[in-house]
Amino acid sequence: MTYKVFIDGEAGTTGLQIRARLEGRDDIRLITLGDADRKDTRARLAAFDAADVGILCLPDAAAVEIVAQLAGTGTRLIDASTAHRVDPGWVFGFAELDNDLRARIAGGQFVSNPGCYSTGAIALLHPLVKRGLIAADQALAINAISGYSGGGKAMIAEFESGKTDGPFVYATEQRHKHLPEIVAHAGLTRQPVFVPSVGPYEQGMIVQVPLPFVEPGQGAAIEAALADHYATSRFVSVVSPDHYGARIDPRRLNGTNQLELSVHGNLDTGGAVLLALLDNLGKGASGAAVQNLNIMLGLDEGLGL
Ligand SMILES: NC(=O)C1=CN([C@@H]2O[C@H](COP(=O)(O)OP(=O)(O)OC[C@H]3O[C@@H](n4cnc5c(N)ncnc54)[C@H](OP(=O)(O)O)[C@@H]3O)[C@@H](O)[C@H]2O)C=CC1
Ligand SMILES: CC(=O)N[C@@H](CCC(=O)OP(=O)(O)O)C(=O)O
Repeated sequence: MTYKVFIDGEAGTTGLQIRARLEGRDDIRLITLGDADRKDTRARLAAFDAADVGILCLPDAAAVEIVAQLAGTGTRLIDASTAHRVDPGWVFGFAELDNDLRARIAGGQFVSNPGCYSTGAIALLHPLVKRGLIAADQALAINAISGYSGGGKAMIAEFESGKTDGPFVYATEQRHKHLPEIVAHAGLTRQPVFVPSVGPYEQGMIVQVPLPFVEPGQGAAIEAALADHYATSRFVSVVSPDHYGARIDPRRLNGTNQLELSVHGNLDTGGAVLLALLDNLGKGASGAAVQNLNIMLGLDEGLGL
């Protein structure tokens, strides 16, 4: 069986990486538009019509616009943008989060890919809030470092042209676009303080959640809860801090669909910091989209990953 897939925004950062993961597969045929047609609405609608699944790799406003045009057509969609991640009409495409999510993705018409920072933050917080180890209204802070590819073509061009040499901290005004999905899918009732940063390297990220309120000895229970939650996950693993050296390189999972979670700190004196390490273009974007596509098509979810 061959499935037809159309990637809208295929020439962008996320789109290109999805194409690279799909083009060698003999069970997938990509529907591609040439440069003259790739922003032509009629050509794009015809491509969606011919596809079994369409993948949106567009800026948020363009994703909203094409979804409106596709209303009522029955086309199955995966949206890599931020536009539908807290929309009740869309399934949140993070299969490892809860038992029922994989089945909902499999049967879903509209599946929204999680954001890159959100993937790390939600993967750490959701199981701990669910098990009562972190209160839903706990005051939390999240810090993160990302490679510049997280900012798409525009930020890649800034760094590669030398216009910016980074690093920088940003979004300090607490309106980052990932905050609503972190609150919703981690199960929080209080918005965390989120301070992301970009380093002068292309790809890879670490999301950090400091937990200064953890009592001596409680860190082990947190690690055990995460290990239990992801025990059968193929792409999410819980690793001991010894897995890393004294310096943890955000690029270590580049090119993979893996997400590594770990619990650090002096567990005798209390206080801990949770880390999530991933490729922002792997499990943080394109890898996750291919995993969702495989699940939607009823295939082995690791195909091409
Ligand atoms: N980069 C990352 O790490 C991640 C990105 N995402 C999300 O994925 C989406 C795409 O991001 P990214 O790949 O980084 O962005 P890019 O800017 O690299 O790519 C976006 C692509 O969409 C094309 N495009 C823009 N408007 C239209 C339109 N109206 N019709 C058709 N094509 C259009 C652009 O064309 P042109 O080439 O002419 O500019 C470009 O090729 C965004 O919503 C982003 O938030 C999600 C997770 C991680
Ligand atoms: C470095 C950088 O600029 N990162 C982007 C997020 C990248 C991403 O994954 O955002 P979406 O998944 O929501 O598209 C930002 O902070 O806006």
